[in-house]
Amino acid sequence: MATLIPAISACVSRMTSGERRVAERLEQKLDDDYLLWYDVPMGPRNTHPDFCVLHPRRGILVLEVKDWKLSTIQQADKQTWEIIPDGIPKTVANPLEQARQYAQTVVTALQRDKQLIQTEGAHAGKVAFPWSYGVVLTEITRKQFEAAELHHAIEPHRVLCKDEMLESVDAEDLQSRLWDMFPYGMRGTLSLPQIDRVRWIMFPQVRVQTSGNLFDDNDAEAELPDIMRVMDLQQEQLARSLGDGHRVIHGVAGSGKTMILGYRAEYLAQASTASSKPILILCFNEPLGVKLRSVMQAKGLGGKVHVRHFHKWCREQLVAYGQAIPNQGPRMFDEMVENVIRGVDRKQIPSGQYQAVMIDEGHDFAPEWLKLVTQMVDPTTNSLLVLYDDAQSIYERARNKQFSFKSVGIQAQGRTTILKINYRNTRQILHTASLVAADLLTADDKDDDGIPLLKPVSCGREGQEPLIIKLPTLQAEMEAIADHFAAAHKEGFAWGDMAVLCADTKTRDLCARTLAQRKLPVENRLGSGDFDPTSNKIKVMTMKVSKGLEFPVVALPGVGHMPAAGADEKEAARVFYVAANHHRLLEPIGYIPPT
Ligand SMILES: Nc1ncnc2c1ncn2[C@@H]1O[C@H](COP(=O)(O)OP(=O)(O)OP(=O)(O)O)[C@@H](O)[C@H]1O
Repeated sequence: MATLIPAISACVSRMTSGERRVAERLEQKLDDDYLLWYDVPMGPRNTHPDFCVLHPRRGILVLEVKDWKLSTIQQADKQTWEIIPDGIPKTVANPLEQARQYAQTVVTALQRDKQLIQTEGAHAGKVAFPWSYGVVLTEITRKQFEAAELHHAIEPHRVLCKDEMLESVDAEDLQSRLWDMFPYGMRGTLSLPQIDRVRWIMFPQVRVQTSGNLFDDNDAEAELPDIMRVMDLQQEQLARSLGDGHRVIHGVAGSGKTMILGYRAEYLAQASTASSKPILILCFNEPLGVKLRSVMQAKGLGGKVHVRHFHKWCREQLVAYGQAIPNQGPRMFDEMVENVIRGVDRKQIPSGQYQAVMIDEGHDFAPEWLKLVTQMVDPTTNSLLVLYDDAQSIYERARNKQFSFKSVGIQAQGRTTILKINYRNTRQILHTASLVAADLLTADDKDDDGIPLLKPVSCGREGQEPLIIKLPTLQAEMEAIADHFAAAHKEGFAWGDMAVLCADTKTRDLCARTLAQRKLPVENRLGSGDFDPTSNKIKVMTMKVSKGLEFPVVALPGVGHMPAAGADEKEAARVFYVAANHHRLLEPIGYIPPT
């Protein structure tokens, strides 16, 4: 069975009946190693061919599907067709020509990649694998096609007719019909890295953007990046298949949850009209909210996509709907939430305010918070996306025995996707983080929704071993961090790429002071509003608030002191795991007290 992207359940509602039959047939009758895309933006011009088929030993095929009956077609030649789809005559491009142009545009883009072209011989400079295009006539049989002499307009081998795509058709016959559309067969096989490059070029939406690889498809002179990172197929299928209704993504740290959330928010924002309700992204940690907001603003989506950390959102709701704002004090945040819940119950704060609500790091949300925000989704879309990762559940708010997604109104059963591959970290960093948090991650338990606790699988990227330095005092650790960061800066890292994540506020403040004394640019995150993801300064913050962020160079001081006297060992291990797992290049500089 081929992989269809998006999943058929997510796109069937926008398919014509003929397209649905084609999708079902191709999905059923092609083997597992076929990839199929239905109506996704393709190539530098974002064209939308009906189907694109990719097979590592066959090549690429673009298909246009037409549900026209023979009586609909009045006249047909190689360039244009005259049709009467609903009583009104219309001139349209020959569908084969349409498919050819879609394919040609993509192939021209693929040809720019030196790793995808032939390097010698008569075809040097051309793509190194076959490609083709064809038409599926879902309402015209081969007999009708021949009798009407449509072969003057379309070469017969480039057409799949109604009777050749019946459910009863033999899989091999269907496959050979498709491959007869190719001018020549393939020698060799497309490798996995080549397929990733093809997907990167063909589908700009699946690119995993890093600051170094922003690429302008419309600049003919722009150099293609050496490393092309793309969503894996599971991520792509998930991202493209998210529709209305409730969806839950349970993924290990660094498995692309936030990336998929960004994709979805962008997709919805682009599809929304001036009268659409806004989209809400919520998270718990304030710095993550700031970071996500700056990403949305950079994409020009700030007006349509509202990003807030939960308590900020609560406060705004109270202000907007004239509800009591609690005074400063130890219960201020709890009271804020209680007041919003009460306001919604009394209908003083309206429910259904957003066309979609997305919750990042959902494990940090208390059950009553989840219940509250679930009510904020417009019932006509019911579009709720919850992302979570159990192992990071620092606050243990939502993990008591009574909790299940169902109990807070979230339909997770049958709507949960599990992502296991950690892409953020090198194998070495993941290994170190996992050693510390070993007993957290060995649990085979399932939670109350039947969802297993997950152990991350490395994406296999190699890097240097994390540097573990033992020093006699915390002050000596700070000096060592300053030395390392100064050296990293000389190597080309920006100050804003570096972070020091501390177990407690005392260590954080000592660190900020020492780095400032050493005249390094530093930003100490004392509280809300202090974190600026765009500033070119070393970020110093506690491990807890670093959740969801990532930096290329990270130091973790005072690790030898964890857990602090009287603190819970398991919680300390979790916090360390979060801190260690959020960064590409980990440099834990641990202090082991002298014995
Ligand atoms: N398929 C992929 N190939 C390469 N890099 C990827 C891929 N998927 C995700 N990444 C990268 O991995 C990093 C982690 O992704 P992301 O922040 O979306 O994960 P997450 O699941 O939200 O993590 P966390 O729960 O720890 O916040 C990002 O830098 C992202 O660009």
